[in-house]
Amino acid sequence: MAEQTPQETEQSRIPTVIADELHIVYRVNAGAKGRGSATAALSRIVKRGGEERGVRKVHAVKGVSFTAYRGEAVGLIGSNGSGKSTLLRAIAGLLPAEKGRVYTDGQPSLLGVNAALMNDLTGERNVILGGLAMGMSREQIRERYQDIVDFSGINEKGDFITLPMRTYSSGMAARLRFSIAAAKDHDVLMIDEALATGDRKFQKRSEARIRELRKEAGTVFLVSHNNKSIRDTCDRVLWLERGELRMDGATDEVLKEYEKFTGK
Ligand SMILES: Nc1ncnc2c1ncn2[C@@H]1O[C@H](COP(=O)(O)OP(=O)(O)OP(=O)(O)O)[C@@H](O)[C@H]1O
Repeated sequence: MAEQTPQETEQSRIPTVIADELHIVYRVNAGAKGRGSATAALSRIVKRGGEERGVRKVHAVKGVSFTAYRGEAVGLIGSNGSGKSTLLRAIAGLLPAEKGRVYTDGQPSLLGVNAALMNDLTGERNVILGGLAMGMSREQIRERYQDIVDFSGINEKGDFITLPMRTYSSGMAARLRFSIAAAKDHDVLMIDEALATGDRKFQKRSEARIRELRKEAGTVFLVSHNNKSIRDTCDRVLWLERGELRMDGATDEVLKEYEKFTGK
């Protein structure tokens, strides 16, 4: 019998993120009449109560449903403004649902937001603070410190890790953020364009680390405009267009349709 063992079946079917008819709406103050003054703003609030006037709504995610499982790497693709980052922020619990629900197993980590590093502190201090902020113990940070620094490659051109982060280029800072976040085993790790930063060598290292994280049974979401990164890293792709889920399937199938759509 070539069936999966019960253990394998269970491993491949544990849901980590469920989005159920999810809608996300941003509200933007369009700054209508009586511009800018605090009293004008106050009177608008007092007068109108309930449904706000002068407030524009942006319906960024429209009725998206999917289930992601443990061990999957899911790519998110779509044109600019199609709702990819918004969907990730909603899964991370940073944006409230207007309608529908998101269920997650554990606390998802959104790379780049969770690791908000401090510019005036050295890279060294930021590794410690970033690790603590992600819930690692001091012991774990001590054990993994050197790996984080080596992975980031920050020290390849001198002893930068003991300098304040404000002396880093944006690529170096992004690499350090990725390295700190990737040092922890995440239940659900979400990466927004992180692979686009850093040089090709670093991109290769981060792709390998994403593959490792998948083996360690987490779920990885990757937002990218780089189809090659998606192809190399993900086995499933969600394609969003104007806030709607246009396709959900195997990477090759979805990318083929997407490339037709974008004319590549
Ligand atoms: N903070 C915000 N306030 C109001 N509207 C927003 C906000 N952030 C995003 N939007 C709007 O929500 C929609 C979806 O944006 P989002 O950033 O999720 O798209 P995206 O697919 O990640 O785009 P890109 O590929 O350009 O990064 C867009 O219409 C955008 O203008």
